[in-house]
Amino acid sequence: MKTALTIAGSDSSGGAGIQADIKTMMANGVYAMSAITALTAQNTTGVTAIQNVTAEFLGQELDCIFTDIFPDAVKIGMVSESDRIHMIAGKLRQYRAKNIVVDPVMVATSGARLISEEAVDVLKEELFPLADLLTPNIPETEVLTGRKIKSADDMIEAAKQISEQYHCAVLCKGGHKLNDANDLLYVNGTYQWFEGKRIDNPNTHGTGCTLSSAITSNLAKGFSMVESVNRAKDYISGALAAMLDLGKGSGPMDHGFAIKNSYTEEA
Ligand SMILES: Nc1ncnc2c1ncn2[C@@H]1O[C@H](COP(=O)(O)OP(=O)(O)O)[C@@H](O)[C@H]1O
Ligand SMILES: Cc1ncc(COP(=O)(O)O)c(N)n1
Repeated sequence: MKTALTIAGSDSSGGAGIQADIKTMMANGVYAMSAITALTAQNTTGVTAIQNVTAEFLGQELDCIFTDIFPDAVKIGMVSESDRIHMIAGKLRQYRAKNIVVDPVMVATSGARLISEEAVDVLKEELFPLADLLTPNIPETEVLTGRKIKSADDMIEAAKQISEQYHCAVLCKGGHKLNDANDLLYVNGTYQWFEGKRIDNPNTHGTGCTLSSAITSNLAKGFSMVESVNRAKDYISGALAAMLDLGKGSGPMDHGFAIKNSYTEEA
């Protein structure tokens, strides 16, 4: 069985972070492991508290994973502080981790800030150069490039800039645009759109986590970058279209739909 690792924060309401990642990986047919960077007290209406694990403990989690069940692919989500980012980068280099997807989580759908200001620079310096794929949403793309994204052409230009700067593929996610849900992949000097019909569903808590974990699962199973994104886009569209409606705020995805369909085949 193929294996995947998520390095991310726990979401007590189960819709985003580690919980979304493990549900997604399982539904996509890979064995899921986790190194938790922080505990969040969170629900569909917001984040009320964050408790980071120490950098040392995070290192111990990663040692246990990499010296035993080596992951075929790794996804990194919420990491709030610089010393934890240094630790992750060091371990990924030490163990020569492969198929690395970095979701540069900055602000939750509910509006809470999930990374400190100075840690964004460390993320760029330490983790981005190790990534095979970065998956910023539009606000994150704006922070990373210093450009305003108002059109499809702006997404292409910004993704190209990030891809050339960090020598990796970039998926600029279009969920925050009003008219469509088209995502732009810039890979090997060329770009490709993954079109999505905007689903009229306010329950989008964890969409970014779900998409990056589905891509990570597909990379672990041996699919190419383009095919991994293609299948993951199909997965997130299906999960949103299932129209689960839980909680008082922006609710979570339904991963159960996928268990009934087959997302588990390998390349
Ligand atoms: N209402 C929606 N209908 C269809 N797809 C959506 C919708 N909202 C988000 N998506 C998709 O979910 C994925 C995550 O995107 P996005 O919401 O931009 O990321 P994030 O959760 O990091 O802010 C993308 O593939 C995006 O196109
Ligand atoms: C622990 C954790 N990690 C990531 C997110 C972002 O997810 P989203 O932007 O989809 O709410 C979150 N809310 N909580």
